[in-house]
Amino acid sequence: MSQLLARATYLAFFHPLARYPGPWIAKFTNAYAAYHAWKGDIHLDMWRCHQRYGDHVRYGPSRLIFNTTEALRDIYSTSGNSKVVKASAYEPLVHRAPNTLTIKGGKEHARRRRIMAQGVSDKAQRGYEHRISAHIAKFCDAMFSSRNRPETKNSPRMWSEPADMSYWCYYLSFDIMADVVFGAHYNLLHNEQFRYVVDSIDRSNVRMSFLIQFPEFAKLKIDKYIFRDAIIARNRFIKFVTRIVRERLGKVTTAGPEDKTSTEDADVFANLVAAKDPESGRSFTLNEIAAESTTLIVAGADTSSVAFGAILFYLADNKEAYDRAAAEVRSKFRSRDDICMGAALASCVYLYACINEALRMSPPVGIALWREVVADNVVLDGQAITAGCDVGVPLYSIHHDPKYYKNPFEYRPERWLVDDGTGSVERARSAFNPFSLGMRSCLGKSLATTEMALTAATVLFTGDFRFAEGEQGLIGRGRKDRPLGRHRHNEYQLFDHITGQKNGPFLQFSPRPLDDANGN
Ligand code: HEM
Repeated sequence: MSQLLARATYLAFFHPLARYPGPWIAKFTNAYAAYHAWKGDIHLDMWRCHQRYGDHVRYGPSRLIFNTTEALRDIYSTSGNSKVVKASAYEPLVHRAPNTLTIKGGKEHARRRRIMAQGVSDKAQRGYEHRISAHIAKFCDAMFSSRNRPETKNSPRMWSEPADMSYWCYYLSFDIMADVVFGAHYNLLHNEQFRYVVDSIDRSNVRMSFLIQFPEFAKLKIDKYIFRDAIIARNRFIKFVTRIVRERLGKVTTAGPEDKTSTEDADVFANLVAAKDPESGRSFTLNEIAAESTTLIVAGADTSSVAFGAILFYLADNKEAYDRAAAEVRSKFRSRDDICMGAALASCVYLYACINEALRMSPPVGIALWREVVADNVVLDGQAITAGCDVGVPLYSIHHDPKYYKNPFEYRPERWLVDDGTGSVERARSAFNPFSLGMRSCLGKSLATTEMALTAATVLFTGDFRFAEGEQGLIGRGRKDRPLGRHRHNEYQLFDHITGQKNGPFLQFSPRPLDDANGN
């Protein structure tokens, strides 16, 4: 008891972070953060804490969150900064051995990243693009052509039955990732057999996010009694992905390691087999490739699905932005088959602004990405931080800070295009980091951007969409009677469990008249 009291006194008054304000209970235990991670509102809670306590908040006994661009730069974008590494808190994500996403840092991370980058480079991506487009076309076919019904008895326009984007966007992003990474065709968009896998990822992530926030608890190894469902879900996912990897490995051994590179069939796996670290000349072993490719599926599928959902939600909710983005896309292409990466799509600047604004409003990864300080007196945003502390900048929070975004809870794509005379566009860019920054930023950023732009353009070109009528159309929104942060009607609400989980939106689709869609 006296030991406990001594520890509490130390944490409250003598710990190096004792001078920072924050939730009272967070001084003593990470259970505070873990509770919010379990509830799925940790991104909102971090934002609420910054509202209440200021730019520097103690969010755990040894954890500090920051809400400034200076901190963003100091913590994340000092390339190769050896004094701030990925936090040990990521350990629950490690399956067998650390991979590029979970490894702490240093030379081994840099080596892996150099090789991984070749699997998702712009050059490699050109080989994947036609496959991404094929899945998007399937998505559009499923949304636009099935189950149509007339708007009213007298109206010729047909609208589909409402479809829940939280699932359909996941099926799309999973099909893309399985194909791009492994050349595998699980066809979740058309076939129910493997759809359980997206639920498995979501369920498993609830436990993971709890453990990342509560590393002491993770070490006790008693989570298996509390998160039994999540563990079953994780095992199901691992079994599924082991099967994909085994099938893909089989192709390498039967056809030779370089069977697919530089061909139309190239996938990330084949490109990684061929890739060599430009510094050491070493390649990945097949086991390393298997582990890294699996990470890509997990890192790429649920994040992208949230992004697709958010883009569609905000366009459906903002008629002016919708009309402008649709007019832009429809004026640049003559047919749906013409939509590809290139000058025409790159010139859709308003569409890209809509995508950025969706990622700002509802970032798929919304919380502080913990980094561990491994030397004493490392100065971050003017604060001298001691070794052993975890630090981070919550993405959702800084994306909604009025210092950087005027009316931060308004969806306004124009903020990325038109300066208000005070440097507003530059300010907005300086705080925008949906893919994080620096050496540990997202390796799939370019691929994800390609997916988002192609999906948004193809859907807008093919036809129109709108929220379902009645109660169903409200799913995914905030509501006035809910707690602070969950109350905004115009915000796509996410439930943060490592990445944001979502409900809805329920949308209806209607194809454009054929002449219009063919540019006649
Ligand atoms: C809109 C979609 C995406 C978003 C918002 C996103 C966001 C992020 C963020 C915030 C991180 C940093 C995580 C951390 O520090 O803990 C990250 C890392 C990573 N992402 Fe993504 N991601 C997206 C799509 C993808 C895709 C499609 C891939 C795969 C092709 C991918 C692969 C990775 C990898 C491998 C890392 C680890 C990089 C490292 O630590 O060196 N991501 N992503």
